[in-house]
Amino acid sequence: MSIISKKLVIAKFGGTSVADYPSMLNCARIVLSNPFTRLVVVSASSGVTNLLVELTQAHVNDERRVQLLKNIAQIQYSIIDNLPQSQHLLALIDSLLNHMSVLSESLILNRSKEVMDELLSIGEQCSSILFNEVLKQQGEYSQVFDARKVMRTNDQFGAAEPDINDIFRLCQSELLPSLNNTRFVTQGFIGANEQGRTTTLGRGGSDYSAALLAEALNATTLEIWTDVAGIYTTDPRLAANAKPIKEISFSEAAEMATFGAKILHPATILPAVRKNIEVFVGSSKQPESSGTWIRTQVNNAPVYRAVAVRRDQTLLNLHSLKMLHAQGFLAETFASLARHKISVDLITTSEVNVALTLDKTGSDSSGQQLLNDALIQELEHHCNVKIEDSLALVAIIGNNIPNTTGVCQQVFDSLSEFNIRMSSQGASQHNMCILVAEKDAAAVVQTLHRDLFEGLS
Ligand SMILES: Nc1ncnc2c1ncn2[C@@H]1O[C@H](COP(=O)(O)OP(=O)(O)O)[C@@H](O)[C@H]1O
Ligand SMILES: N[C@@H](CC(=O)OP(=O)(O)O)C(=O)O
Repeated sequence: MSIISKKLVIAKFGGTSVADYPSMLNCARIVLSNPFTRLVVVSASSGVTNLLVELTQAHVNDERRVQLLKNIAQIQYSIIDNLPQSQHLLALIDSLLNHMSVLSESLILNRSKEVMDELLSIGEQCSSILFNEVLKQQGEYSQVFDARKVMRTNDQFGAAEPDINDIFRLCQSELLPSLNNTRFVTQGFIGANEQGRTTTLGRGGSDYSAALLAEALNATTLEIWTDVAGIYTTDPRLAANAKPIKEISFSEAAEMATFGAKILHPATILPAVRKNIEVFVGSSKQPESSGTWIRTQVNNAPVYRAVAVRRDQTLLNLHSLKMLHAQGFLAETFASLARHKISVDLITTSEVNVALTLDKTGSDSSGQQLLNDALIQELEHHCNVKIEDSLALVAIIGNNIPNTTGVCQQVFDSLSEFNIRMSSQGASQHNMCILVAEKDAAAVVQTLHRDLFEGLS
């Protein structure tokens, strides 16, 4: 019986896990310790995508451009320094770095989104080659697999949408048959359109890539290896007393990701749900610490599971007297937002006002602003528009929230010292959201965490 017909594990290593040679070595040990791990998905080494994004930006002058190219090259060479001397490897990386330089130069004349994606893909291309070399150094006969052969997307450069049917078909024909004999290392975050042009799935998209591949290969388990030992009750960088969660449901994890828990890309859970693939989140630095399992069914479903925060939120306040006892105002507003590919997050309404926050989930890899002048002008045709920014969305995530007496009182009591600009609950069983000033975000999360989680066990 073939190994992959028994069990197939897809392991994704994030940027912090493949930041440098020692980190890559930890990851290699994790891969090699499990014979069922046949496909490894890597992000660019930590910091590289940020440097590449800066390289795509119009304001970057020549001096800074050269510095950025150098910094990116330095990260790759510091890993190569630890690998056996190989002209072939050097030539591969150098050719990618040269390509990066040519692309960055061409952006000066033509700010093409297609070229930007090609440039952004260099980070993952380099890290996959280097991580494969680390595996080979450990005695594994592994190979690099170009994700663009299977990760078919549409043409929306910067925030491309995957074509699930094509990805399934391509994975089944191009990748699955070889997994039995060879371990492959592939790139997260990048894909290609029908014409083979490189696309990217949006910032943080490697988790999503790994989940799509797990779905298309009918994997048993998806492992997300990162720099913390699983999903915590809140970002451990924000609250020192945050605790790792042993087991969490798909619905709760999806809410956490959607509402800013950076540990998972918001789209990661959907493919796993579609194929009921269990997801493990663990630390590549401490693989022995227990980590978090994300499953359909979990043993306990507490009212309070976690607190997440999404910063840099924009609130649109739309005012129109036409709204009074009228129909169609919201339809018109949502149609304008849809034309600009913006989805709405929170919404509250009154007689003549609608307040809404914008969902940045599908944001462009190039870091462009969601709200543009064209959209605002369009909205101003039918209402007055007021924009507030410097806000943060804090989400309390758990179970049965709208049907549990006392949740609102507990949350509002806990936050009595803060101004709550907007609140929303009732639509989902799994969350209650509040909008607060960005400057208060950390204190709000810490206060909620202290009052809802600490002291409980
Ligand atoms: N609830 C949470 N549990 C764990 N980590 C969280 C949570 N919310 C936010 N994070 C942050 O997510 C980070 C991991 O995500 P990221 O930096 O994207 O990792 P990677 O480089 O592996 O993709 C952690 O270092 C942590 O600060
Ligand atoms: N390298 C890409 C994709 C990604 O998912 O990275 P990470 O796994 O480090 O969040 C980014 O920085 O957006």
